[in-house]
Amino acid sequence: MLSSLRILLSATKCPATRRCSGFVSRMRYVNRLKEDDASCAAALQNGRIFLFHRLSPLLQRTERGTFRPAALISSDVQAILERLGSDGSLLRESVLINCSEQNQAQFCLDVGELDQEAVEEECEGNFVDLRKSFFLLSGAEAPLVAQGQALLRWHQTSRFCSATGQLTHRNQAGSQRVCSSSGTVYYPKMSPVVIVLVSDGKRCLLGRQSSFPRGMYSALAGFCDMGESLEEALCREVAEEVGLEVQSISYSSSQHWPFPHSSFMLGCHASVSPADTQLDVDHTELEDARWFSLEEISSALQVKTPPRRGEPPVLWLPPKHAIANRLITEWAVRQRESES
Ligand SMILES: NC(=O)C1=CN([C@@H]2O[C@H](COP(=O)(O)OP(=O)(O)OC[C@H]3O[C@@H](n4cnc5c(N)ncnc54)[C@H](O)[C@@H]3O)[C@@H](O)[C@H]2O)C=CC1
Ligand SMILES: [Mg+2]
Repeated sequence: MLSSLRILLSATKCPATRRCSGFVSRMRYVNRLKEDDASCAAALQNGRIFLFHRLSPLLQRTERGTFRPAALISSDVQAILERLGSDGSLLRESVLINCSEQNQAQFCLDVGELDQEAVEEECEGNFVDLRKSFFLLSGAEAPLVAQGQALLRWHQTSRFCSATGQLTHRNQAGSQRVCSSSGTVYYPKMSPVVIVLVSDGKRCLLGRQSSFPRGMYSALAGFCDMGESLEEALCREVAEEVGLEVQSISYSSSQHWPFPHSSFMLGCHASVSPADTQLDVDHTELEDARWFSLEEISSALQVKTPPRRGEPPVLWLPPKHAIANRLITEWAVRQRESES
């Protein structure tokens, strides 16, 4: 069946082509910081720090009433830590995220050992659960915070070597950990996940897990098994979850997703024959799966905030920065074009 699949690759813009100026030097700078502890320690002194408390990012409200992640100056963080009784070594546990367009190194730091309210007061912000943050932040900021949280989580859960049981030690950037006994090097891990928007040419297929917020539906997704290609994983997941065989696949885009423990989401569109759309939903995986018309999707894309308790249920979709939202939006645009 796979050999008859049509796989279409879409031309996706490389981040470098969006803003050419300085991209190469910034990427080389970040790479140097990962490899050279002394340079990274120096960059930390002049860097920006995104604070987390037990993996929840610190957000500040802007004058316009929107939210942004607090990007604090390193020396300010040091002063705050000292005022709150930390011995000062905590700052060195910061993990490198990236480099801003202003050429400032960006780090994340979890201050979970300090009193949450005291830090919030000092920083004039609030630590907000990451999932909630995703509904409050803009498209550019959410991935940065997600990346920071994923790196911090990896460090917090990788203190010991899985082969020797001995402690591992990180480099200054936090881009790797090394077993103190065997020297085995560990790098941050992601699990590949395929996410697919299936269409029958007129409607698209969305499903919901019982753990989703009320009324929320998303594209079908599933972890890739060891040894599987993206296409094989996609066909298997669609078959397992809704009992359909896909006919063609086209790649859309990818995304790092911090839940449940760092996934690498590979987003695709797929089609099924209009003559073969009868769903056989596996209810151990999905609470429900349904075909939605362009009209239903268009109005769901307009829903900006989830319905409150007591309000009638409406269809709503994952937040803007979720790749599921992108796939659904892409489908709606193409569908409108083909129907006009
Ligand atoms: N960014 C986005 O737009 C969206 C992201 N997602 C993410 O995709 C992920 C996968 O979707 P699901 O339907 O839950 O996957 P799934 O259909 O593969 O089912 C999850 C089950 O797969 C098993 N599994 C196999 N390998 C695993 C691994 N490496 N890590 C964890 N569990 C593994 C576990 O038994 C787990 O309960 C979700 O965790 C979710 O966070 C899902 C929808 C939208
Ligand atoms: Mg699934």
